[in-house]
Amino acid sequence: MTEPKPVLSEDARPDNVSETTDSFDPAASSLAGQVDRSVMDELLSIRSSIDNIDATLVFLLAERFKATQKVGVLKATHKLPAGDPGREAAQISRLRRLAEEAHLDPAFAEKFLNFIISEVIRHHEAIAEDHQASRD
Ligand SMILES: O=C(O)C(=O)C[C@]1(C(=O)O)C=C[C@@H](O)C=C1
Repeated sequence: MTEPKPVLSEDARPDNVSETTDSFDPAASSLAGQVDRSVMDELLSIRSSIDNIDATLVFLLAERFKATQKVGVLKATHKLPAGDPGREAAQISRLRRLAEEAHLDPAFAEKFLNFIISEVIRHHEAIAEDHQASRD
């Protein structure tokens, strides 16, 4: 199979979009050859939205972690605890309400936020350890 056409030419590609974008095959599927062309075309069309959403999620998460990294440094500098259960309770109840309004399962929204926050707390703890080690 020939390589798919690059999404962006080398010159037009922004610095933050890696070359691996070019090696992504949006038509990759274990269903190839087993499904009617028209069904496959419809599937690929829907998948193109999924691919855009997934890329956006990655960029959004990267921005969120950039922000929480700054919180981690601030907390380490002032010897504050990594976790803030009061803040988390407020975030969870807000996200559950937003999820309901958006017809997303609130339990999933809560699990997803908890998953992200537990990773953030791990990062905060690592930053605090590094910070303490640099003072010893
Ligand atoms: O806002 C903070 O204090 C954070 O450390 C960020 C964050 C979050 O990821 O939203 C993470 C841990 C805390 O328990 C609460 C919130």
